[in-house]
Amino acid sequence: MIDPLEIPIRAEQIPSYAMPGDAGADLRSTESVLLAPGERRLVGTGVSIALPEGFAAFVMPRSGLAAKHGVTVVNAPGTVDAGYRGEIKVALLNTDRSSAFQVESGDRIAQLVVMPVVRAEFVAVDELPESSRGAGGFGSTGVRDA
Ligand SMILES: O=c1ccn([C@H]2C[C@H](O)[C@@H](COP(=O)(O)OP(=O)(O)OP(=O)(O)O)O2)c(=O)[nH]1
Ligand SMILES: [Mg+2]
Repeated sequence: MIDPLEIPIRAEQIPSYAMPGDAGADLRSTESVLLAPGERRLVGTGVSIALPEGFAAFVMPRSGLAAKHGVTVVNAPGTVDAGYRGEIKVALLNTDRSSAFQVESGDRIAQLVVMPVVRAEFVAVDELPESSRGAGGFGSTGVRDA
């Protein structure tokens, strides 16, 4: 097993993993907000972190909120850069067409997944190396097996 990564944090409520082995630590709202059908809102979590270089954190939707209420993160996954020291916020979107969604302060509204990331060095070339996929994309392999 890989040792947990120590991340300095300032928070009213420290994000917590609901179960051992979970990838995402739940982020809690610091506000109570009523999201009308179709409405999006930047919601505070009161959490600021100092990620080591070479890591990023991603603000991901929670599947229960998505499946039961149509509530998701509009920019999912939101990217938290290693150098960001501000408050992590969640751009919540209520996709439901008819029901409003009430967020109370303390509710777990999204989850934070920490991952290693590589920084690219982009090297301009005239031709890219060939591949099996080539330029095929956007459904080029179809949906249903024949
Ligand atoms: O869901 C998110 C996404 C981003 N951020 C914070 C951390 C991140 O490091 C910073 C910038 O995010 P991003 O690069 O996605 O936004 P941008 O629109 O490109 O803004 P900027 O010009 O500040 O980079 O905003 C959040 O708190 N929540
Ligand atoms: Mg940016």
